[in-house]
Amino acid sequence: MTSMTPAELAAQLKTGLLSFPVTHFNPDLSFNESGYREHLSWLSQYDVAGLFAAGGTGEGFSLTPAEIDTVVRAAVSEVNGKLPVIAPATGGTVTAIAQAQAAEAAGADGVLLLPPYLTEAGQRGLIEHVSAVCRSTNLGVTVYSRANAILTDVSVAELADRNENLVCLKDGVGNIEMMTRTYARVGDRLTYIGGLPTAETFALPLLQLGVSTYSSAIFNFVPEFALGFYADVLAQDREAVYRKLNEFILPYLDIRDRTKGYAVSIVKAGVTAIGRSAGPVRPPLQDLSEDELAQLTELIGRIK
Ligand SMILES: O=C([O-])C(=O)C[C@H](O)[C@@H](O)C(=O)[O-]
Repeated sequence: MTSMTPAELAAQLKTGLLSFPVTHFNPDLSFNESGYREHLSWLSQYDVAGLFAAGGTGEGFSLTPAEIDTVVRAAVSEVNGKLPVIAPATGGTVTAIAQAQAAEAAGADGVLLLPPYLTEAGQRGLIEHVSAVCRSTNLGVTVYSRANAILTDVSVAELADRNENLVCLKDGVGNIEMMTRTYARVGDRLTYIGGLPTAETFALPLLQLGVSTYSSAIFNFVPEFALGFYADVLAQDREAVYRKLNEFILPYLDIRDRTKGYAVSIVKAGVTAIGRSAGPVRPPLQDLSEDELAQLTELIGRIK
């Protein structure tokens, strides 16, 4: 049972970078709990504001509800109250509600509501979907606006009015006009989280649009670099941010963009590259080729 209210969760999440750990798999693609726990234990020496278990980078979309529950419980137990743990909810409304309730029962501190699978939906339907999930839990909810569930500023404002426990908007779209409109309309009622793939790429400009923190996938394998980059963004040190973009992030995107789904695969490859394997990704994702892994290893070596 969490001791954190939704308002406390929202305040906490904006105090630092957000960790989205990969989910470790064995060679047969089953969940490798000991590897996962060891990874969380290694990352726990670094200062972040929250941990999102089985998110996008954590391949939550490839896990069964029972596996998600196991991963969330492992994270809650390993983190042991030192950080808020946020659990995913996705799928149709009934499934997402079941996952939000399972998250609460597992002792998570919040829910990350991801887009439902496959179908597109209008704003009214999305509002009812998000509201139904919010009503089903006492936990603070972060809604992820992305893909087939992109919320307009008007919808976000209605959702914030109707649901006290909706506390964060995670943006995976990067539409400057929409972000400007949303912050102008909703202001600090919500905490805004940058959630585009390789969120570092957009962190400096999004800071001006009210986005005070972001989900860092690269934190999985270059945690010191990720934290230093975040500090440079907060300090609005343009020189340092652009130097680091040129040094690491932009060449990293060149490898990431070679194949669809690599935004996740490359993070696991990064963990392998530093000698801490998280195992393979599950299909339909595919692992980087040996050559790409070698290029990534060389790139990481440049900033170590
Ligand atoms: O659920 C997730 O893993 C994400 O939303 C996205 C990533 O962490 C993304 O922000 C990134 O790749 O840096």
